[in-house]
Amino acid sequence: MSATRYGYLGPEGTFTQMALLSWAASHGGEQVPFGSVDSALDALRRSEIDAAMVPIENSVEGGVSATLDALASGDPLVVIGEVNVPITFVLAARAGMPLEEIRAVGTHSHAWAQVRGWMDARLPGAAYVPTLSTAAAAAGLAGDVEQGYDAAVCAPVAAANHGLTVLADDIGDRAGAVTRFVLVARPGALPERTGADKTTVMLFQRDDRAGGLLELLEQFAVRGINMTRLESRPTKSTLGSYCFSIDFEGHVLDERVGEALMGLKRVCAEVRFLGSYPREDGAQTEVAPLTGDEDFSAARNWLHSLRRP
Ligand SMILES: O=C(O)C(=O)Cc1ccccc1
Repeated sequence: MSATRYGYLGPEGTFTQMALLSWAASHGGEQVPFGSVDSALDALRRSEIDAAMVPIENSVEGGVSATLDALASGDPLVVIGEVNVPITFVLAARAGMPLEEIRAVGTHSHAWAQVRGWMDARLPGAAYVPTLSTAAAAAGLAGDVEQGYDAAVCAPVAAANHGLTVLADDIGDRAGAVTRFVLVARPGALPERTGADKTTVMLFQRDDRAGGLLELLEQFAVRGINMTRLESRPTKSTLGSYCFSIDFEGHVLDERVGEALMGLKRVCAEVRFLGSYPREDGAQTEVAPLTGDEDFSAARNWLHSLRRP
């Protein structure tokens, strides 16, 4: 059998590759870099790769819109695993470039958002040049083509890969920043239920009315399901029209999760199931009293007995 082909937001030296390396340490496989989240997910949809590692949320900057939006439309994809990576940024430049001469800095938008305080204090007025990833910014500095920036914010490994000089270490504004990455695949066999699982969905409301969001959230609340992420994203059809990207504890094979999904299916215009997968931290889902599989089965058996006395 050929090795699993994993795509990732590249080039080599991105934080996404670190997430993939940590996954591959226990799962093996071949790594294929892509220039953007969209191109990796498109290649996955075309079956050119078997899975793709992409960033989804960050403890400082929040959700990664490119990923949330790419999962919200197009042929269905599902999350099959997650990896959390602690993030440390360096400021890197070509040898000989003094800090005080830096006028423009290239990096990924999520990296820039996490070093803004440092930049305001140490390089006030430096322009921000967006790049598709932190490692792409580092690679750009090392190449022959003028990039329009003289320093990159990237991982230490990306600076080292390209022979850049590190002008400042650990420049993130918040110590302990973590980014969560997800491994995405085409729908297939569900990852096993472990008791320490998460499920991701994208919900599209039927109509805009008072209590509409509450109606969605109730589906979780009454079944004792704890949400771990909730974000609204524009549906892109009209101004003011939103869909909701939600992660919650539990697996689609859990009875309470199945019941909640049925409730959502009933009240939403569309429920996009984006996968059930083991949580990286292994934290067991706390099952609230009267929301275990046995409680739902007992209630269902009771109903059956009423219908078929
Ligand atoms: O650009 C990268 O290295 C990425 O993997 C995306 C990213 C950027 C900033 C923080 C976390 C992930």
